[in-house]
Amino acid sequence: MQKELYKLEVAGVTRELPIIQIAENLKIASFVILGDVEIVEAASVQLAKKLADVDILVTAEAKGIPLVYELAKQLHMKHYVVAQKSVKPYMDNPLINEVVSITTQKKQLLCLDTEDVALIKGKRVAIIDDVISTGESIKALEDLVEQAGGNVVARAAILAEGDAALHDNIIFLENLPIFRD
Ligand SMILES: O=P(O)(O)OC[C@H]1O[C@H](OP(=O)(O)OP(=O)(O)O)[C@H](O)[C@@H]1O
Ligand SMILES: Nc1ncnc2[nH]cnc12
Repeated sequence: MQKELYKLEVAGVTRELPIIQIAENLKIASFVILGDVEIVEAASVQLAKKLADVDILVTAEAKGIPLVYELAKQLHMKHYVVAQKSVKPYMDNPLINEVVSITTQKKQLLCLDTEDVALIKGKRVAIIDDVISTGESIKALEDLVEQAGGNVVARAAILAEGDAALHDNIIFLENLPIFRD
């Protein structure tokens, strides 16, 4: 059977995204930036122009990582913060929150190490992700940043999926539809 595809155009780049079933009656166009240098660079150029007066960028493992790295480079920032999804032995007294995203559909952890907390405390923080869909990942990151003493001044993603695009407090480049049957 031929795969169903969704044609995405973002930041001057075109990709054919496979449409996949993630629950009964619910399909999404799968957007995976891991390994895609061109889309990460092009989207970062556009997003960097929309982020003003920010001290530090924070994302969640895993798909946000290449984006936050490239954005930090373009904004001439020496550091960025990644909330990891498991507690590692090298973490010293981590701050922990829980999240359920549209794709994962089970509880995942978000953990900030002590050094991450120090980078966030008292700073103007932009939360960065590849996609915002239900908004749960962004919200969980925001709670964690607040626990760490940071001030969230922006929430940005390459794509807003489904109703996420209706929220006026997020920055994004393009909308991605959700498919329901
Ligand atoms: O708005 P939401 O419904 O929370 O969905 C968005 C989140 O879902 C995806 O992550 P995923 O949970 O698939 O984890 P991964 O990056 O580790 O693959 C994506 O990278 C966002 O972080
Ligand atoms: N369309 C999508 N593709 C990959 N991960 C996602 N997380 C939320 N929406 C997604």
